[in-house]
Order: sequence, then structure tokens, then C-alpha cells
Amino acid sequence: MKILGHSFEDGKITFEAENFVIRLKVKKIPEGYIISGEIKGKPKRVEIFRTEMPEIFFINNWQSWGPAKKMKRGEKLKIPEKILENFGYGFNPNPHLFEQNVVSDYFYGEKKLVVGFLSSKYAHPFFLFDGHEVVGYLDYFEATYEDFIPLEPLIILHGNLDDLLPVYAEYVKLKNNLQITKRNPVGWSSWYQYFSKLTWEDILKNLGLAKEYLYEVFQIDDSWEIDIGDWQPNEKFPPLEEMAKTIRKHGFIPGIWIAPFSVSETSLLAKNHKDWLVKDENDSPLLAYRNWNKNIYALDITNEEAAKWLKNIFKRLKDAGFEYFKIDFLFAGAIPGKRHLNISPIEAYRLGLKFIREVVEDSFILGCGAPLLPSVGLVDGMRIGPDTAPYYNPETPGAFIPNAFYALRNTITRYYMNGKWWWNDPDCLLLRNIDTELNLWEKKAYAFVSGMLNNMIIQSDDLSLSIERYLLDSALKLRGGRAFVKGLMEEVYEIFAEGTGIGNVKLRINLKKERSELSVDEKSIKLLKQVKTKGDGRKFNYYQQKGDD
Ligand SMILES: OC[C@@]12C[C@@H]1[C@H](O)[C@H](O)[C@@H](O)[C@H]2O
Repeated sequence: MKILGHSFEDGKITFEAENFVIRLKVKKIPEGYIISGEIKGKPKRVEIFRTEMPEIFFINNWQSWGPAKKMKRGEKLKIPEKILENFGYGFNPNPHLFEQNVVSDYFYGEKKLVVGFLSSKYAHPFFLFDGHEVVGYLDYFEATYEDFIPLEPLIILHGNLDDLLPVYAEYVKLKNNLQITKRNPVGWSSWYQYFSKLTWEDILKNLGLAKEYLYEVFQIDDSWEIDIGDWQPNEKFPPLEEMAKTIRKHGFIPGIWIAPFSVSETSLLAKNHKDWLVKDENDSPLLAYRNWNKNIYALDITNEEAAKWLKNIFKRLKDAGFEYFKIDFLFAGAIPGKRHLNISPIEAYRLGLKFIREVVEDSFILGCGAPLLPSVGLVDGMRIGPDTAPYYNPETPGAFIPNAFYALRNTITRYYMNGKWWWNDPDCLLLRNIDTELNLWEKKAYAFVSGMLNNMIIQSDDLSLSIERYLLDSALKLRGGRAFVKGLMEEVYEIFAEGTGIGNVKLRINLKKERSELSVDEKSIKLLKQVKTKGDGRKFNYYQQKGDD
């Protein structure tokens, strides 16, 4: 392993290139090393780390909908061409890299190693697997820094991957001083029943039926708006105030969906404010992605007027009475392109989230389609997988697309972020018995895993249909515990949850073979609570299952 081409023994490394200067400090920690420091100049993409490429490794994609999974040398992520064409930036801020190589964003793992960056405040940290080596980079894109800025620290952890990913997550929490809200919501959302056909009558019908449920939040998803960027109710919906007041009157916290950094080509916003859009090198609006059968551009939050407009949008939603915001397609705010200010796309993205937080104050913010590491400290909940769907199909290629199988797999393979970085949103529970292809095993697996991992529980069904209501109750009873997952690089996951609402539980599950059963282990699996005191006196609690080496 090399850091900037140097061996580790060097406690300090200073490296002067033509356009930038970097100063590093290598610090020994109980599990390995932390490399921190500072950088100035115009670094563009800087190699920080290099080692031999392993045969088997664990990769993580940059945003909510991307996979976190085991891969083998020679394997590529199978993404349908159409999806890649419409969502290039959705896969990676450097889509061309994604097409030819395996990329892991923020961190990667091997059986006995985890290497990861602890923050993404200026640069986009990623690891490129080129078939021979793994190379860790910090990408500052075109940004220039006159003075030294902190480097995104790199951590190198030795041990079992299953034990190290929770430790990595803990170090990220410490490095970013994360304090997450105590509110871990339970609620209802419209999307996975009504999709774009949603009407206000559907909302009224489900509000009337929802009083039988233990929801806190009732969230209107996409389809209420005139256009992406024109955030006014369309003709199918009443004014914002009436929407929020009606939900509140039924006893729920009003929630609403919005794609704040996205601007549709057909919107009045795009027509009237081209100067508020992120541009390409020809000064034309840069295509962020295609969805809703439209070209979608990105809002340039570094344009003062655009920032003021965004703040007013959220002020209007907050003043109308909404207190839960599902902010979606957030990757659009972090795409590389020409902005009014020459800061990195990561800095611009964080600026946009800070503006939203400034206006909505302590309302609950759920990030979705979001770059993960740059969002820590700025959202309360985070979607950590692709969209679920009323079907579960392990055979269809390529994550990113709606499929309950991939959504559930990410729920497990990103479980260690929960309660440390934010509350994980595994996406909605679909518990209806008609208008779905999900069988009972699939509904049960989704409900039990989401509960055991103490995730947000949001249901999306027409409540007038026949519903496996007991699965929602089970998911809620299974919450509240401390989770640990063994086998993150295997076919069978072993999920342990200690101290749930029904005691200690264990689930062995093979997501591809629907024969797993949930066992409540009366012998009360003792998850060994390891308390490690670090060199600087900090204490780390984490759990290993008895008998672990
Ligand atoms: O447009 C609403 C929609 C589909 C887009 C996005 O994929 C998000 O992850 C979903 O939960 C929905 O909100």
C-alpha cells in the first residue's frame, strides 16, 4: 500500500506538484491508520492511495440508488444501456469512468480490510479498480483553493469486513460530529401505490383510513406539482395550505416530495431563468438526467438569485404547514459543470442542503437519490437503496432500477449507516395482497429486515385494499434494537438485533432463495459489546457475535 507513492512509515508527507501542494500526516490507530492533512492550489484529481486489486471486494456507489455489494475481479456492474444514457450522473459524478472501470465511492472493502474517506466536504472521494490495482482519488474537479483546505481524511482498517464497516461508519460519525434526531419516522407515502396517477381524492381516502394505523407522517409524493421546478399544486390538488391542514387535521405530520435541484426543460423556471442553470463547456444548460420524458437540468445554487428562489420555495412549503420533506434526485445538485462560483460540485451541493436546512429548521429532511457522504450532517433520513417496487426479481440485471430485491439488498449492505449518519430509509413497505406481484415471503422479509435494522418504516398502499397489516405491526415491534450483520460478502446474511421490542432476534436470510425463517432466539444471543478505548481516550462501542474471531 502506498500513500502518495510513499510507504507508511513516514509520519509526515509533503508533496508539491505543478498546480497544488499537499501535506499529509499518517497516524497509527488501533485498527490501522488515519491519513489527514491539507491541500491548496488547483488539485483537480489527486491520487492518495494505491494497492493491489483483490480478487473479491465490496464496493459502494455514490448515491442512494446505487449498489453496495460484493464484486469479483473481472465483473462489471450490469446497467441497462437506456438507464445509463438517461442517468449518467446518477451513477457517478464522472460517468465515463463508470463505463470502463469498477468504481467504489467513499469506501471499499476486502475480506480483511476496509479503506475509506471520512468526509466529502470539498472533493469527491472514490476508488478506481483498473483490473490490477485499486487507486484512491480525491476529485476537486475545476475548483481552485488559494489557501490550504482540510483534506478529506483517509482511514485504513484491518480486521473482518463485517466488523469493520460499522467501525468505519463510527469514524465518519466522529469526524463529522454527527448528532442525529431522535425522530425515526413511521408513516405513509403515496408513490408505490399511485405513482404519477395520484389525485387529491386518493389522499383524502387514505387519510380517512389511516387513523387505524400508528403513523406519525403522511407524505404526498411526486405528482402534486405543475412541473419539476414549478413547485405549485397542479389542477388535481388544492392549495398547499389546504393540503397540509387536511393532513394535520387527521392527526399526522404533513409530508411532501420535491426535487429541489432539478429543473425540467418545460418549466417556467427554465424558460425564465436560464442563467440559474448549471452550464456545460459551451455555456448551454447541462443535461443532468432524463426523467418524466423530459430533459432535466440542474439548479446553480451558487447563483444568488437562484439560492433566494430555492429558500422561498421551502419557506412557502414550511409556512403552509409541511414539516417532513422528501428531497429527491439530489445528485443533480452535485454534477460537475460551470456554476456562477468556481467551487467544487460537492461544495455547491452542500451549500444547497444548508440553505434548505436553514429554512425548514428542525423539520425532518429525508434525502433521496442523494450523494451519501456529502449529505452527512445535513439530512435526518436517507434512502439507502434503489426504488422498491411491487415485484421482487433477483434475476433482472443492474441495480439502480426499481426492484424490491435490490432495495432490500441495499437495506442490509448499508445497515451500518443507520443511527450514526442518519436514519436509513429502506424505501416503502408494500403490504397489499392485490395490485402487486410480491408474495408473502417477500413482504415478510422486507418488513422484518427493516424492523430489525431499526430503519424508518414508511408504508405505501391503498389502505382500502386487503393488507398484511400484521407485518407492519411486526416491523414496528422489531425496531429499537442494536443490529449487527454477518456475511455482507456472502450469499446468506445473518442479522442479529439485540434489545428490539420483542427481545433479541436473529434472522438468517438468503435473498435469492425464499426459504428463510425469522427465529426469535430465546437464548438471547449475546452480542458482545466491545468497548475499545482509542489512543486519544475516545471510546467506541460496537457489537460482535459471540465466538467471532
Ligand atoms: O418521482 C418520484 C420517485 C420516483 C422518484 C425516485 O425514484 C424516488 O426514489 C421514488 O421514491 C419516488 O419519489
